[in-house]
Amino acid sequence: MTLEDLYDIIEARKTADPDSSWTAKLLSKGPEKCAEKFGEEAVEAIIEAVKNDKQGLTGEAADVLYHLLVMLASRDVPLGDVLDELARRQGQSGLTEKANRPSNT
Ligand SMILES: N=c1c2ncn([C@@H]3O[C@H](COP(=O)(O)OP(=O)(O)OP(=O)(O)O)[C@@H](O)[C@H]3O)c2ncn1[C@@H]1O[C@H](COP(=O)(O)O)[C@@H](O)[C@H]1O
Repeated sequence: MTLEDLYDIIEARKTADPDSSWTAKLLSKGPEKCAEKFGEEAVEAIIEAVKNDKQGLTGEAADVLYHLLVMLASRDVPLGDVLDELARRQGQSGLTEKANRPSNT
């Protein structure tokens, strides 16, 4: 499953019965709660990274990505906009690399 697929599922949960889905329940609690959960999961991932627990970090990173998407959806920020921003930065850094490269290379 791609992040785009997961984002679409999360978007669809906005109109689902909160009793039918954990995602729908979290979204029904509002953007502030979604942001709080993202923060909690990020801290848990940091702890696993500091411990160098690769398996723990893998699981927590999945939680972080899922909760990032829920937080974005809760504020109606499309994942595509975030990916576009990353692509724009990649284009920018390419230009910077070229500008910094000596002209005879
Ligand atoms: N990827 C995830 C995912 N990752 C984490 N979680 C949930 O996030 C919660 C985070 O764990 P916590 O221990 O913090 O939760 P908790 O202690 O029960 O909650 P609090 O009491 O702290 O609020 C868990 O209950 C997980 O089930 C997820 N829930 C759903 N998904 C995916 O989201 C999609 C929609 O799922 P539904 O929520 O079932 O509609 C599906 O594709 C799922 O695979």
